[in-house]
Amino acid sequence: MSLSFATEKQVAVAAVRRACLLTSSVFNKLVKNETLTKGDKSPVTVGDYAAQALISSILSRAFPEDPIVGEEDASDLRKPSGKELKDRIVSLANEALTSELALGDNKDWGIGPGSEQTDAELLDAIDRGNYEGSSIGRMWTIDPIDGTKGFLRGEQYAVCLALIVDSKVQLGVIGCPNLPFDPKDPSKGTGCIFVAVRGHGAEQLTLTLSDPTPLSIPSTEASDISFLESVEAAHSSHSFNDRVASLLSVTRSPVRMDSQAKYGCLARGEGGAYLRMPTGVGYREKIWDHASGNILVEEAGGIVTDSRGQPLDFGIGRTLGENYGVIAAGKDVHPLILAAVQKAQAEEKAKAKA
Ligand SMILES: Nc1ncnc2c1ncn2[C@@H]1O[C@H](COP(=O)(O)O)[C@@H](OP(=O)(O)O)[C@H]1O
Ligand SMILES: [Mg+2]
Ligand SMILES: [Mg+2]
Ligand SMILES: [Mg+2]
Repeated sequence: MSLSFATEKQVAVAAVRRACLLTSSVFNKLVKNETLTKGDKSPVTVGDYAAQALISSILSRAFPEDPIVGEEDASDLRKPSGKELKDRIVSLANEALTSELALGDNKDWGIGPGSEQTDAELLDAIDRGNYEGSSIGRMWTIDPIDGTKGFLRGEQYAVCLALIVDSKVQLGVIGCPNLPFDPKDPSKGTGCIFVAVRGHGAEQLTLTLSDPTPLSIPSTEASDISFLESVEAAHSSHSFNDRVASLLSVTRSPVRMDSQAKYGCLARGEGGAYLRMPTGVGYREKIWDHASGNILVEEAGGIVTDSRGQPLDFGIGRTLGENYGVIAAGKDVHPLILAAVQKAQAEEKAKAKA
C-alpha cells in the first residue's frame, strides 16, 4: 500500500487554501505599481510573492528539512527600489498567516493568531524556493500564482503545491479561486481545491473544505473531446492543436483557460484532453507548472506523457528538460491523441523539408 502522506496533505491544503484567500483579496485591491515584469518579460504581482512567502513559511515550519523549488525569488524585493512592494507583501503574507480560520489549521505549522513573521523571515521564506531540484529525496514545488496573466485579467489562475519524492509527484494540490465548483450548478459558486495523493485518488473540495468529491475521468470517444489549451498562444501552439483535432475528427472548439485549472477540469471530466506543444525552440517547461496537475490527472485515471509517449521527469532540476510538449487525457483516448500528435509532427517535418 502506498504512503498516505496524511500530514503533508493537511498542511498543503491549509497552505493553498490560505493562499487562495490571499490572492483573491489582493485581486480586488491590486494597483498599477504592484506588478513587476520579470527578466523573461512575464508579469509577477504582490500576490505571487506574498503567496509564495506564505506557503513557503508554512512548509518550513511543518517540514523544516524539505527543500523547495518555488517559481519566485526575492532579489527584486531586497533592492531599495523594491521597498514599497516588499512592505505590501509582508503585510499581505502576515495577514494571511495570522487570520483565524476554523478549519484545517494547526499552530505547529506557524499559522493562526500570533504567527507574524519579520520582513527578513518572509524574504528568506520566498528565497527558500531557490532549490535547484534533485532526482533523489523529498522536495516541494510551489507555483504561488500559476497563470499570472489570467489572474490579472480576472480570469482563471491557480495556486499550486506539490510534493515530489525521488522524481515522482506523490501529492498535488491546486487551488482555483475563480473556477466554478460545479459548472452544471452555478448555485454552488466559484472556488475549488483539487487534491491528489499517489495511490489514494483525486478529489475536489470547496475553498471552505466542504463537499469533498472523488474525481475520475469518464471514458469518451476521441471525436467527442474538446482540447483544453492555454489562452496565451505563446505558451502552446494553437494551430498544432487544430491540426491534431482535425486528424481525430474533433468538432468541438478548444477550451482556452489559463493555468493548471485545465488539469483540474480534465480530472473532473471536462474537455477530455490537455495538449501543450512547444511554440518555438528553447522554452523549457517548469516543474511547478505541471507537478500538481500531473498527479491529479493520473489519480483521476488519466495518462500524462510528452509527445514521445514518455512520462514527465520531475527529477532533473527546475525544468522538465528538453521540451517535447505535454499530452494529458483519459486512458482510452490518450493513445489516439498521442498517435495523432506524432502524425501531425511528421507532417510538419515533411513540410519543412519540402
Ligand atoms: N513560452 C512559453 N511556453 C510555455 N509556457 C510558458 C512560456 N512562457 C511562460 N510559460 C509558462 O506558462 C505558464 C502559464 O500556463 P498556461 O499557458 O497554461 O496558462 C506560466 O506560469 P505563471 O503564470 O505561473 O508564470 C509560465 O510559467
Ligand atoms: Mg510566472
Ligand atoms: Mg506557472
Ligand atoms: Mg506563477
